[in-house]
Amino acid sequence: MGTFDQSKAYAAQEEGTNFFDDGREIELLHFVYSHPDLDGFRGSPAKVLGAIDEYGRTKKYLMNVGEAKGKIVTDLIAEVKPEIMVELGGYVGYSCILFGEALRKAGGQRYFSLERNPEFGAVIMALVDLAGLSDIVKVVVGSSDESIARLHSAGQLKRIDLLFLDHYKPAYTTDLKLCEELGIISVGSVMAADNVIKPGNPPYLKYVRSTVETKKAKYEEDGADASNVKGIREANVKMYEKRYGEAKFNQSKGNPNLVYDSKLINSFEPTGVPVCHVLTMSAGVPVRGIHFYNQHVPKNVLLIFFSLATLPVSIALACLGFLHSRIYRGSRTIVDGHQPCKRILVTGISTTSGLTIARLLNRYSRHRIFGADVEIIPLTSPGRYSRSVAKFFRLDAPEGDNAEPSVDSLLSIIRKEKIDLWINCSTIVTAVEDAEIKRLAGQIRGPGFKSVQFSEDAVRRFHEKDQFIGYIRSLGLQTLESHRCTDEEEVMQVLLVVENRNKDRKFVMKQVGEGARDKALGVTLLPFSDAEETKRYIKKLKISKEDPYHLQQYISGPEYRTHTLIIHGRVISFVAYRSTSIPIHYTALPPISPLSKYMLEFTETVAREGGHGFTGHLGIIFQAESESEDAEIYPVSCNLGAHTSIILHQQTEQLAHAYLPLLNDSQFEIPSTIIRSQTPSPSYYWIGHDLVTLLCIPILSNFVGYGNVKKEIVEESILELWEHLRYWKDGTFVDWDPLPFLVLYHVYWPLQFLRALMKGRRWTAIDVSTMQMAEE
Ligand SMILES: C[S@@+](CC[C@H](N)C(=O)[O-])C[C@H]1O[C@@H](n2cnc3c(N)ncnc32)[C@H](O)[C@@H]1O
Repeated sequence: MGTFDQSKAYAAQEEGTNFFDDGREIELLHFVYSHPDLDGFRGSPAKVLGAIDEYGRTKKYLMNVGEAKGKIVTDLIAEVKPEIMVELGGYVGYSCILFGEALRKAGGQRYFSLERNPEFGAVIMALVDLAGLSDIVKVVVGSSDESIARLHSAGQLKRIDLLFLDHYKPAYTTDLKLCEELGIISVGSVMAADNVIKPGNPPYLKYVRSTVETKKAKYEEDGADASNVKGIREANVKMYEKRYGEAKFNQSKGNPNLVYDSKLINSFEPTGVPVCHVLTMSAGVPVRGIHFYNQHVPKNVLLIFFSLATLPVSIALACLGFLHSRIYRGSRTIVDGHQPCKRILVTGISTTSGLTIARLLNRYSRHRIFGADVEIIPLTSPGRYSRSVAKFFRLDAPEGDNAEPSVDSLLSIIRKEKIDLWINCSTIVTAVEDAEIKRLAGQIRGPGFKSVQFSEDAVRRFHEKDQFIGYIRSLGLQTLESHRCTDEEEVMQVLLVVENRNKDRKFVMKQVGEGARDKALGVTLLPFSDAEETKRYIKKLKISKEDPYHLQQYISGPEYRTHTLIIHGRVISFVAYRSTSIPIHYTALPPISPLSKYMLEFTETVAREGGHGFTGHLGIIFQAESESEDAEIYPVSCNLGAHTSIILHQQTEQLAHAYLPLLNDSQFEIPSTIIRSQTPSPSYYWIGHDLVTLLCIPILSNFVGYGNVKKEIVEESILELWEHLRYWKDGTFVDWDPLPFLVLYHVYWPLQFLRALMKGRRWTAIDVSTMQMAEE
């Protein structure tokens, strides 16, 4: 527990309930705002906390968590790295400023401070603002249970990663149960509760230490439950009666299936009174910590079973679709009837982008489409069964980092099959190697060979994030402030020499290249208010010439992405969409939206500046300053190559025309208008993904009871799924070409799951649109 530095002790706490709500909170505000050092407090959480402590020491007692107990929670924040943290009971903002700052350092997003007394709420807001934390802290005035329910129903509070309970003792249990019932405290949530032994909160301790069986028995009981006050000192139960009258409690029943690991930590009150306990807890499930259906064996077995169980429906759908297409769709519409038949190779034919392009070309042109892909289990690649593919080729898989086998097999196909146009939709090798293939294939096939692939010099300009930003800036286009740093000094120059930059500007750092640490750094916003702390943080990264970092100005608005086909420096087709938390849901922005217009103009400039040889698929990722329709947006990175989002062009017949100018420069004019997605364009989803995530998982969770996935949440998920089924389009299913869909869900993935089981390969996520399986 350590010792307490008596020079830091607050004034003693007055008797009874005379130690708060007597005007001292407003007095504190005057004290801080008339302090001779006020200017130095601005933007400094540590200094504002120092001023509050000074008042508590030299003027009157304040019921703050204080430095000693505060350290327990700030350590917990650094360990847990919560995105969303909530405190119950804000008082004058001491814990809010201390923990809000710690949350920011840990890369968190939002700190909600729930305070019942509006006068105290106003004090918190004024001090949080002074400390420069208003961007991350939200003060919510009102009774905690009402505020929790309101924030939840407004969609602002979907889960709590870390909850700090420090308000009204009897409400600890009832509010925790409410959070459990709403599902915002769930497996993985962590809690810290103050004063559970002294002055004491027996009902709360009892509840979080009860077994599932005891809680379930209580759960079944009907009638009002008053156990949340039993054993709490009367003075504490009546603490707020003077102002609010007799307390009323919400009667939420909680989630009896959650269990808590708990630990009591001894500490000191800010007055120096010892043995005040903070109870830290993490919520878990009774069995092994993760849902059984998320464990390796059950997960794969259930998915194989699900695939088998849905096979008859898929077959029926495929047959009906096919019949429908035969009756209503008619034959192919050839748009280039005069052109000689050419041989087009689409690599990555089983991905959504490969299939989409092959289908469009097959339907609307007279050329022969060849498909190629790496196929780990023979005969399982969905693309090989597409009606749009005249012949399928199996590419050799790369051997670890060595892409040579894939490159060689691809070049040999291009040579043997006399390919005229190569459209690359694969993710087999990197953009740099793809550019090399373009060059080598050109040498093998001669000048008649064309490809939708950027050349090596273009890839070099765009491949790395910092090179891309540097290039964009060299074109005179607007970018966010960013720097490539190869040592600590450079970072410090940017972060700490304020004259060089806007004082309030924050930065995020990323390792250059595909480093594993990219993820770990998350969105830690720099600099911290304490320069020494910033230096320590930067030192730990060990930045060097060999291991450089990219420092980029942080803005908090939404992310937008584009997908463009560029031929000879001209934008041929363009679509923009907003990034979603689920990467395989796509909805196009209307072409008339100001954001879409801006992104198109921007891309046109980049394409034009690329020159005549600039040909390929390009996606630019933009970050907006705010949610507004006409917010400023900035490019932050790009990806080279066809992307799943090309699905937004699935019904854009003209896209088939778009590739054709490449085949014969002299005969075919590049279209004068840019091809946009159909308006209104349907949104896209992948049924296999949505059936599992929006139907199976919520139902299983509800059935098993772990994680408190409540009925309403299950209903919400099912409604979302229903909306997708009715109004959205599946990214793989096409009525005239249903086999890839059948093979994808009933051959490819079940065999991948079987292989994962047999080889013991644990995976964490799959992407049905790109056929990728992320292994642990
Ligand atoms: C011990 S103080 C909080 C101290 C604060 N966490 C800190 O360390 O700086 C308790 C606060 O909880 C507030 N409070 C009491 N009951 C509440 C309720 N039901 N909802 C929200 N706030 C409540 C009180 O007004 C008081 O400001």
